Amino acid sequence: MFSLRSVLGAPSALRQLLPSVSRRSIPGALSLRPFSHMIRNSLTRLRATSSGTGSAAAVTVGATRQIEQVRGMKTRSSVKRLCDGCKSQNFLRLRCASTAALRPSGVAPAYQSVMRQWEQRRNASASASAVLEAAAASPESLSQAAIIDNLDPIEAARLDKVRNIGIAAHIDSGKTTCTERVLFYTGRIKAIHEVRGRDAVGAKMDSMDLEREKGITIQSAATFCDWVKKDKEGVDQKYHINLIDTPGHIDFTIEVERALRVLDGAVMILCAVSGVQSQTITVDRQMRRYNVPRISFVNKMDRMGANPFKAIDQINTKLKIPAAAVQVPIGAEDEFEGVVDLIRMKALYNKGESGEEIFETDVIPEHLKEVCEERRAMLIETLADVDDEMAEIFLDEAVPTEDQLRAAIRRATIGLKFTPVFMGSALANKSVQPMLDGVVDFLPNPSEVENLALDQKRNEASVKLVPYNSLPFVGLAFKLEESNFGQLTYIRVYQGTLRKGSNVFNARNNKKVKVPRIVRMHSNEMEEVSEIGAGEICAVFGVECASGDTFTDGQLGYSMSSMFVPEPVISLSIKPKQTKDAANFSKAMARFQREDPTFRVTYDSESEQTIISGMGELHLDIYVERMRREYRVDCETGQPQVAYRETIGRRVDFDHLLKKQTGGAGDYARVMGWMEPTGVLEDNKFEQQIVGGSISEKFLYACEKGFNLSCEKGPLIGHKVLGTSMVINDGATHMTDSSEMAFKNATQQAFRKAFVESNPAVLEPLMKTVVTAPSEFQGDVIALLNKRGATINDTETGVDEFTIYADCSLNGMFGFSSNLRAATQGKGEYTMEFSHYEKAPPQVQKELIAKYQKAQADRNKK
Ligand SMILES: Nc1nc2c(ncn2[C@@H]2O[C@H](COP(=O)(O)OP(=O)(O)OP(=O)(O)O)[C@@H](O)[C@H]2O)c(=O)[nH]1
Repeated sequence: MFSLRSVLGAPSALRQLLPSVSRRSIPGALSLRPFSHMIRNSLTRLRATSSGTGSAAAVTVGATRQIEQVRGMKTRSSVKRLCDGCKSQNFLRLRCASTAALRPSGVAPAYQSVMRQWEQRRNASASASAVLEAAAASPESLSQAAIIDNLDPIEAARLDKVRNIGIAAHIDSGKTTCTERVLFYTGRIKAIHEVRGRDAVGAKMDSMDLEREKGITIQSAATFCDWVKKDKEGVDQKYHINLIDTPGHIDFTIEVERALRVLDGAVMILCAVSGVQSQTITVDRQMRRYNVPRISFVNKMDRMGANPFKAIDQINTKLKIPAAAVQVPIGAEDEFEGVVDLIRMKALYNKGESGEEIFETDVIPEHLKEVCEERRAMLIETLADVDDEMAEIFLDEAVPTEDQLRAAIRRATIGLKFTPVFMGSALANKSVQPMLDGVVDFLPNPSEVENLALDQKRNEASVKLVPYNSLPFVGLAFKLEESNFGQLTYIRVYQGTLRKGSNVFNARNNKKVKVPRIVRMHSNEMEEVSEIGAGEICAVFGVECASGDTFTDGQLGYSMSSMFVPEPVISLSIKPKQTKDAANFSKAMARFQREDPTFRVTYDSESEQTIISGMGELHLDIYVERMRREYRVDCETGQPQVAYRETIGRRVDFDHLLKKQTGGAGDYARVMGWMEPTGVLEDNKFEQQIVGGSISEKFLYACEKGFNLSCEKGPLIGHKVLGTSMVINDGATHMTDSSEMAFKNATQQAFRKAFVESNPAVLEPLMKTVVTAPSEFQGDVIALLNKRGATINDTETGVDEFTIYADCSLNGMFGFSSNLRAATQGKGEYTMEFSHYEKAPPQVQKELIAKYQKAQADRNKK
């Protein structure tokens, strides 16, 4: 045979490279296509030759021509530019390797130079750490970053054994069932109880009566446990896991939001039959928002139609995060027995009444050997795409060792580039322990996650928090709960130690508070402790604060960003049936509002009604029910109302003069400028462009206040205004009659006039709706959605289920749950999530405006 190496460089690397190069899209603007095309051509010739067709000479000539072509197309500097522009070091290597293979003389130097740069950068960071290490003694200095790179060995050993994780997933995927097993296998609970089980006890983490009755999680619940895992030398290592089980229903999404804000990693559970579902997509978005690394667990492997590989494909395609199985199931559905661990190539089975023991064997069932080899190869290939070291092993055609594989999975998972997929059945007590091993092996410890705070004393400069017990304390209050002993505040300690009896400072108002009691939560039970170290989660009593407040030792001026709070989309009027309950009613309202930032209470002075707003019908229903159970207040509620919005139609200039002279001091304010749409139906914008001081700063501030007040209650139907901007660029002031009040009022009047003139519109919330039901009901469900004016975007048909993705106006969806239940014999499910605001149909707008005007007129008459 001719020497291909002499012509093409490293053919083995190329052969390996080809499938992935042609298949994958490259991050950023860069595409590998031009290279892959040429490589593919060369390889086609190579294959043709090795199978006997064509001749070595032809290949040599052809390949040489290819090389010439590439040489003509790309100069060394342009290849280098491409390399520099590429975000992923791995892709860069792949690209350089492929290019170098084709053009050893021309591009290899570019490759080498880029690799040199990487080396330099790595060395630079190492030496920076060494320099900064010296500053570790002074924690407030910029040594924070250095400390992170050079963890003190004792702290490092402590943190290495801590994991803060959340369990998040679509409704009913088995989060609570799975957590129950975790608590049982770690010895936290003595027996397993099922969600809605026959023993009527209920799962540990669903502690609220309502949760147990309805079989759904409403509030996230925190717990902790210790998991013992053997290390490489066979020595038991104990890991401390703080765990938060979150609700699946979108109505309680704030619970997921705040849990993910403070956790270091997550287990994303999927149903083996349904795969990626609507809420999985929401949870994925939330995990991305807070950069939370995740492992995936495909649960319900015992269900008919279970297919973990379909779920993995969907993680790759729908969630667009590279995923690969680290296990292969042994049997499926009611014959599901256990899993093969692809890293160690061992079969794992659960033994014992509740699956408490794991039996491990090298004997992999014969019929699974091939699929295990295939899936292991896929795991390595997927990792090679996202991890440099694995890419090198892959390109060298070497077989990674267990340690190399495990290390690559860990790096890629923590780097948010990959999710390893485990599988099992929580209900059948199978394969939950290996998932726990995965938590320890692949999810980060607190020192491996970057947590930033803003230093108020240094112009809000970003500082990395260091999870050292010895450093000054920084913690974030992420959840509040009313308990029999007063307010319970959940705190994630990011730095330093929180001690019982110590004083901490609230960064929002600089108030000093004493911490009288610290507890570790175990669902609704607590365990008193005297201190909590950095990187841990606890709850404290007697610390009055709001959700999202940062606490420090008082020396540091740090504050941390809070979590994302979605706007409520639905409201209803509410009042206690009996006036004697008014005091309890107010107490409950105040408490619920403090605990849940997505639950809002307002008083409408015009209708003299209390209005509660939230994320959906279920959300508000639960609070009405809790009021009855926990406060013994029966309430009357009005029809649910949509949270409409109003927006300006076009640009309108204004020149408004407010002038009143009624004896004594008068009112005088003149404002000039224009109002126009901001372009996006989101926040409003106020701007002043005064030159020459025709309106003073003080009065401009009053103008802004007037603008904000106007945006709170739009002129069309009294709902909030969105996407509207106001610019004031001139005006006039009177020596004695001008006042802040006059300018505020003048701005409100100008706003009203210009807004009404602009051909404004009423906006309604559009909801992303996903309906799933057995296939035989597909026609009925489509008819139901059409009747409600939904726009159907996509339909997926599974083995015996279908899923419809639609956009619906919230207004058209009231009462949909009972219609769906009736149309599908109770087997249909749907989820609805706010998507965006859109103009309501003209007829709806007209009706709403007429209704509002009539109510106003009636009130005026009165
Ligand atoms: N067949 C089967 N059913 C399961 C499995 N795990 C959970 N379930 C059932 O699925 C239902 C929902 O389980 P949960 O644990 O409440 O699910 P969840 O995700 O916590 O539910 P929400 O928090 O309300 O979203 C219950 O009826 C469980 O018994 C499993 O592995 N196999």
